[in-house]
Amino acid sequence: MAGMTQKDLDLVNRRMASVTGHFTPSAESGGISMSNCSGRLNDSYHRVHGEVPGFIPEWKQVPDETGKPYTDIIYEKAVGEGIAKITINRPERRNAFRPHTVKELMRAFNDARDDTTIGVIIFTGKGTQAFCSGGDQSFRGKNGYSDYDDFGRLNVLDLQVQIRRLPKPVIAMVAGYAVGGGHVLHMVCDMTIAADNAVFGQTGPKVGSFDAGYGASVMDRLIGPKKAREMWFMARFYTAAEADKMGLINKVVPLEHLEEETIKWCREIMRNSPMAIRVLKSALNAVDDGHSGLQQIAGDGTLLFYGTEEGAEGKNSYLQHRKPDFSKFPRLP
Ligand SMILES: CC(C)(COP(=O)(O)OP(=O)(O)OC[C@H]1O[C@@H](n2cnc3c(N)ncnc32)[C@H](O)[C@@H]1OP(=O)(O)O)[C@@H](O)C(=O)NCCC(=O)NCCSC(=O)c1cc(O)c2ccccc2c1O
Repeated sequence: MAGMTQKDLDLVNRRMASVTGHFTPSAESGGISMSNCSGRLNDSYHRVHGEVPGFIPEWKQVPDETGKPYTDIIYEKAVGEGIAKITINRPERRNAFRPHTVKELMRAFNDARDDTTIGVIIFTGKGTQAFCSGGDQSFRGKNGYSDYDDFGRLNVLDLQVQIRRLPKPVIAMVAGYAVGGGHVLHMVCDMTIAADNAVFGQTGPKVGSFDAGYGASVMDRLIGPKKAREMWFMARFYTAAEADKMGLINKVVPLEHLEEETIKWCREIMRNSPMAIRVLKSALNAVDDGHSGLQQIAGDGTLLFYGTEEGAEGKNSYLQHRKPDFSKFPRLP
């Protein structure tokens, strides 16, 4: 457009973006790329909030409750930051999980939930070849997977529920294969950052298994009914770029930048209000999780109410053996 300066063009682009609700896709065309717009926009919002650094934090390994190292996972916390990282550590099996792996994962997730300094959790697999290849088939019996017990179990289903209900964001950091039950695990995480070598897919119909719980319903929500049927009925594998296009993941980055990018996302979340994030997570899951989803968000309501004067009046009156006086509290519209 003749006579327009770059500043004018940027302004036009921003206006267009806010009118259409979209950011123009390519940086080459002078537009604003959605993926890095916070680095390029010069409005007051971005001047106040700025960018987050991407340096890799110092990780400190956390032992289990008895002080012993975990065997199937690595549990770490970033020194001085509210980020935890939980890694499946069976790379020789493409990070397939056995019941013991799942038990350790649940204990680490539980610790990260209870640690009030932790605000976000990274879930990943050791090495670059796999995030997780699902249940370890060599432990599969007639009624589930068993390692130390003489009966089988499908305890990864409990882990899925735990991740959904955990009131802090869980980010799947995926390099290599996320297939079978490993694919379901990344889907139940709140967000997924993938390396460009990541491969996604369900294998169940080829290996005599299926996850008809979250494995089906969450996928349907993420990529829609047609693609979900394709993914399950055909049991094909998809590249990171294809997964990104389907809406199965949040971002693809070169493998060598995977952790750096994931950390940036964590830091960006950590700058925001923990209560807002907490309620939003339960709200985003509430409809799909039915009564249990409602219970989670309703619990957030109770938790907040306990902090009010009105809530305290109820408790204090009980402890003081008097009638509560709620008359001073407004009946808000
Ligand atoms: C993931 C692969 C595509 C990778 O292929 P690649 O060629 O790169 O590597 P290898 O195949 O040579 O694997 C190296 C090494 O690892 C072993 N291994 C890999 N995955 C598994 C596994 N899932 N179980 C056991 N062992 C595994 C492999 O055997 C090699 O060992 P060697 O000793 O031979 O060197 C490819 O590995 C692959 O296709 N893997 C299997 C993927 C799969 O089908 N997973 C199981 C799906 S079913 C499931 O996960 C599941 C679990 C649950 O708990 C459920 C609970 C409730 C409902 C449903 C569930 C469910 O479906």
